[in-house]
Amino acid sequence: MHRDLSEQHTKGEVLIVEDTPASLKLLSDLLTEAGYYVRQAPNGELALWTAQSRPPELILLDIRMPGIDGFEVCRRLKATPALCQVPVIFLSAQHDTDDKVRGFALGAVDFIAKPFQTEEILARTDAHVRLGRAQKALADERALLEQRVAERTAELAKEVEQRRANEEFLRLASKVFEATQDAIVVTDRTGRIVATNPAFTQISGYSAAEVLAQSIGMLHAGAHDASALDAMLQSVMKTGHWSGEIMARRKNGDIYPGLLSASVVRDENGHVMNHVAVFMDITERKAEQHLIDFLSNHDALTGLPNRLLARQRFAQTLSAASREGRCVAVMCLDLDRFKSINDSYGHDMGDKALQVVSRYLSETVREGDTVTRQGGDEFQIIVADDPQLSATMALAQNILAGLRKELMIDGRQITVTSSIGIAVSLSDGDSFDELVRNADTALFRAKEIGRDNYAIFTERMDAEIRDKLAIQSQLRGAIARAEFEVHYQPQVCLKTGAVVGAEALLRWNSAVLGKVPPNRFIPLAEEYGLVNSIGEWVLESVCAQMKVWQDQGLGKIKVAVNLAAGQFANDATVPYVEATLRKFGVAPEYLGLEITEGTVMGDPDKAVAALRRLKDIGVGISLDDFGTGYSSLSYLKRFPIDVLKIDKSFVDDVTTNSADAAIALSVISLAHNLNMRVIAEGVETREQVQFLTDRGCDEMQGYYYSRPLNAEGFAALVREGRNLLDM
Ligand SMILES: Nc1nc2c(ncn2[C@@H]2O[C@H](COP(=O)(O)O[C@H]3[C@@H](O)[C@H](n4cnc5c(=O)[nH]c(N)nc54)O[C@@H]3COP(=O)(O)O)[C@@H](O)[C@H]2O)c(=O)[nH]1
Repeated sequence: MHRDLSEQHTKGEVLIVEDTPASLKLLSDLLTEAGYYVRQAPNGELALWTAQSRPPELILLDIRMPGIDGFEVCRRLKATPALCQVPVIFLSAQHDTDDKVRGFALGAVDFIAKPFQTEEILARTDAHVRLGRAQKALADERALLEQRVAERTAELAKEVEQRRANEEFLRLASKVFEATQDAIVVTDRTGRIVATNPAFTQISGYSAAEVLAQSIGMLHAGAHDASALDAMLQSVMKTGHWSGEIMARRKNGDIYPGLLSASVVRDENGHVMNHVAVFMDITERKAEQHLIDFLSNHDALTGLPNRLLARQRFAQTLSAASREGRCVAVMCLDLDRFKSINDSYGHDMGDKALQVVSRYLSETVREGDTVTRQGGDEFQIIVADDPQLSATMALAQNILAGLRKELMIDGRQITVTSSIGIAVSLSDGDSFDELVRNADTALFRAKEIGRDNYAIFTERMDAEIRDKLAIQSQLRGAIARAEFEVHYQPQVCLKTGAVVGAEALLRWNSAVLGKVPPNRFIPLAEEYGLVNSIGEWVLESVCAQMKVWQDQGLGKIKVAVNLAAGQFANDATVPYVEATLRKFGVAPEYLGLEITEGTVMGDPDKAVAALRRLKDIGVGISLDDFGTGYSSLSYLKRFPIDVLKIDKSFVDDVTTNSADAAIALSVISLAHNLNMRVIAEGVETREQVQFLTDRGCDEMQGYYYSRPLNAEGFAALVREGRNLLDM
């Protein structure tokens, strides 16, 4: 600020350093008069302080001074960055060359000799102030220049860096353009192709040269996908972008699906310069998607619709049928004993059999019907358009007959039969799942009635199946839950009137179902493979009870245990009977086993061997329900039977129906002739007792004497020792 003032309003600012007051005044007055702004310092210390407080434009510096001399002041000034540029003129009394040399060496610009010459002082002062100012202006100029150079250098460096980055980006973009797997086509604003990348050539079959300057429309499938092209062009024009699937054409004419992303490139004024299309060939992806779609709707083994697609087809079929007031039928078809094909020939063969059957079914159904597979050996057929079920039944018969013939699979002949359940919409439920459920119930019935058969669902069937399923689920844990009990129905000797034996009859008191009669659950136990474990439980309970009675001295009571067919077919049954008798210490002659003709019919030779074995160890055999089945007399000859039981159905009307009377009589005489005893069962009246006693029947059991009793009740009756003939 001061400097500016002194520079503007004076000739310059001068610091005079002089220890001689007279000289100081002289110089000060002279220069002030000449227009300089003068500051004074009488010694070196003050000179330095004054100069530091504000640098002058020139310092007139006396050499010889007390304290710090002029040389030292000069040295310190030159060592101070803010003051080193201030010109110093030494004032010296002597013309001493050494002083001059030393002064110049220290950075002085000039010398003024004492005594002072006014003109010299003014001339030198003026010259050095001007020179200082000129040098300062020059230095300022240079500093400014240097600053500009530095700024420009920095700008240039930035530009160079930017350019280098741009070039790097362009190099990278070009590499990406070349290396990308997606085809890239660049057009000018009119749609003429200006650039393509190698992936484009690979996908389309066109080289870059073949398409340059051509319209991009040449790559499109044209009429195959005209609407998509329109949508794309409109969107690109409107929004500057479009992406989606298109159908494209290769050089060889093939049409293929592509995924396209098209964009517009504009200049800084917003004018369209180019169009860029990036697309990929999605033929494989489409094929995979198609396969995934197919597999999610079809069974992988047979290619038939699965449940998902079956539901859709059913809905379509039903809605078409409903419009015309017709109904739709669903058939559930299951191959009979398919498990044995897998077990005998292996799963590969089983799979091939399923494929052959699926082809057969597809060829056999009518147009409009649908064959589906839900897994395993179960097929469903949706039968459309059948007003009276006649076509469905005819189709079922046709299918059964066709499958009954032997199938040739891998050069082997395999016999397959099937069973079919049928349910019909409107009457049997309108949802696919409901109809399948009902058809399954009917299928169950078809199997029950002998397989290789079809059955049509009825409401009653449904209730029966529910009932059966309830019994099945409860039967499994019945032994563990101790829900079984054996009751004993007394068998009375018709000569003595004494209780000589009992028939063991199983009772089931289910916690959930209540009392379930044995003729309801025994056949189901056979069906579900539970009859052996239940039969073993009965045998053990009976043997344990007999042991208790024998230990109590109840007498020689024989107990007959019923054997189900499934038990008899089991090779382990006879050894198990022997082991159980041994286990409980019961003599075999106290145990009887009741069989029916049905029990032994499956494998008569095996049955004969098993019965002989039992007979050999002393177990008695009774033939139950005699006369109700085939009553093959040759069986009677072959089987080691001890007792024939006259069935209740003959006993019921034995006194009123001459045929039943004749049958009862025949059974008695046949048994006696074959050395067998006869027991009549289901005896309810005195007349029946009388009739049968008169005809020589050996023993009787029935409500007339006693209902089946629990173990305590039975033991009590035996202990009474009454003659039951006196009743
Ligand atoms: N494999 C096994 N089968 C068994 C077992 N326990 C029973 N059963 C068989 O179940 C069928 C039904 O038996 P149940 O309901 O116990 O009926 C028996 C008697 O209670 C009944 N009976 C006897 N006397 C009369 C009579 O005067 N009137 C009348 N209405 N019913 C009478 O008859 C059934 C005995 O028949 P049967 O066996 O033919 O002698 C039945 O077939 C049992 O065999 C078992 O543990 N295992």
